[in-house]
Amino acid sequence: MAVTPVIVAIDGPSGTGKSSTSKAVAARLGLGYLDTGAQYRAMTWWMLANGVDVADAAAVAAACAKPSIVSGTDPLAPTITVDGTDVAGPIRGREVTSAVSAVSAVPEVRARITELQRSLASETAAAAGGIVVEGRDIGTTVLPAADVKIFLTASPEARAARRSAELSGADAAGLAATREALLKRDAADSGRTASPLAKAADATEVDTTELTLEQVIECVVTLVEAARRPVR
Ligand SMILES: Nc1ncnc2c1ncn2[C@@H]1O[C@H](COP(=O)(O)OP(=O)(O)OP(=O)(O)O)[C@@H](O)[C@H]1O
Ligand SMILES: Nc1ccn([C@H]2C[C@H](O)[C@@H](COP(=O)(O)O)O2)c(=O)n1
Repeated sequence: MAVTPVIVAIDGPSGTGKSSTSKAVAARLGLGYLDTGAQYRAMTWWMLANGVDVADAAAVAAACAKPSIVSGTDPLAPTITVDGTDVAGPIRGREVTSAVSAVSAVPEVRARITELQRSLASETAAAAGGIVVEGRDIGTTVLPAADVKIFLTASPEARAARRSAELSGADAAGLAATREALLKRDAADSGRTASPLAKAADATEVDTTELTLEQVIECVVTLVEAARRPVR
């Protein structure tokens, strides 16, 4: 049976499982996948690489049209380039992570990246039969007409434990420091004026604290399958 393209928005604070869940759901259902956090990280990487003071919102706004940010939407091999350079590794570093909330709070940055997100979502959804888009403001602002909206949460302790488990060597930080860093970024992302991190009124909230990743994936797959409509 043919079905219409399905648009899935997955939002939530840092470390709640958005990326892991979104990639797995998209792969399982044969949909495209877009990591919008990677786009803000790529913009931040470019600002740092080009000597723009990320604390100077006017300087960030003046420069933000310059980089060409391209996201690949295959959930099995997502990619991100800036001006043709693969930045998938560097955008996960500490320097970018510390600066990304400031850059993503600048309205001109959000306007530019939101436009990219909307056009990529509609192109990919048409080509792949749908897309899972994850971020902070997808259900509220980027794709308010999404067919399925999920807001993932988890306790700060669970999120810090998950993050600490994946860091090693020089990046390893104590659990308490990781927890503080997560909460600081959440506060900045929720407190900004332009399109803050927020749950859409019509989103389904899933608290993942006590759930395995597989249980979260199953829950989201079930919600997406229920929302898919046959073509008339
Ligand atoms: N339900 C879960 N149970 C245990 N571990 C999980 C669960 N969900 C995700 N994880 C693990 O937690 C870590 C963070 O997950 P992920 O990167 O998907 O979160 P995120 O919400 O996308 O974070 P960020 O917004 O910071 O990018 C990963 O190592 C992932 O494997
Ligand atoms: N839709 C989005 C997605 C991300 N951001 C900002 C805020 C986050 O702290 C940062 C990095 O995201 P992550 O890779 O941790 O998911 O990007 C945003 O403002 N809006």
